[in-house]
Amino acid sequence: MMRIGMGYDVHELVEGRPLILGGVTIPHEKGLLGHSDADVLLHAVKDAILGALALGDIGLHFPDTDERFKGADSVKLLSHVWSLATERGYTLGNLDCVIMAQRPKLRPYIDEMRGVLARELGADLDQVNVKATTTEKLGFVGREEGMAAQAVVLLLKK
Ligand SMILES: Nc1ccn([C@@H]2O[C@H](COP(=O)(O)O)[C@@H](O)[C@H]2O)c(=O)n1
Ligand SMILES: C[C@@]1(CO)OP(=O)(O)OP(=O)(O)OC[C@H]1O
Repeated sequence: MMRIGMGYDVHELVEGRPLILGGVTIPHEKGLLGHSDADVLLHAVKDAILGALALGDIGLHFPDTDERFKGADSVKLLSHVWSLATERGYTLGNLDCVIMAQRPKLRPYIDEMRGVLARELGADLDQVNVKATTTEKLGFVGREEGMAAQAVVLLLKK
């Protein structure tokens, strides 16, 4: 059995916050704003997994009105979401993602993000791909007002 899911998320970029993407802290003069650590990539990945499982979305599982999730580490939330997949007998087929960010250059950090994702999803590196794109200075991403991420996941069950 195969199940496919997609996820999309956006967070605002502000001064005075760390920039955390895919569980990796990246030096930059701004960071993403959110109730949690605002890791836009991991949020998109979690929504893709929940989508594949037909279990709603992260707002349903981790409400942004709940004090328990204030400053929450998105890696820990991913671990919980992945347990919902494994307890239903699923393993990862593959995961593909794209981060939309005008700056900074993310290429130097991409393999570390893949490593975090592969570790958390019990998968090999070649099952996980992370891409980055600018939006050619167009729109909210291009104006560096925010970042977005999209993810597609394939889950497998024997
Ligand atoms: N924040 C980013 C954005 C892009 N990259 C890399 O640069 C390549 C070209 O980007 P375009 O938006 O001009 O297509 C892209 O394929 C990424 O490899 C990046 O590292 N960080
Ligand atoms: C995980 C949560 C928890 O507050 O993170 P936020 O930083 O609020 O991010 P958002 O993507 O707006 O909504 C998901 C929330 O459930």
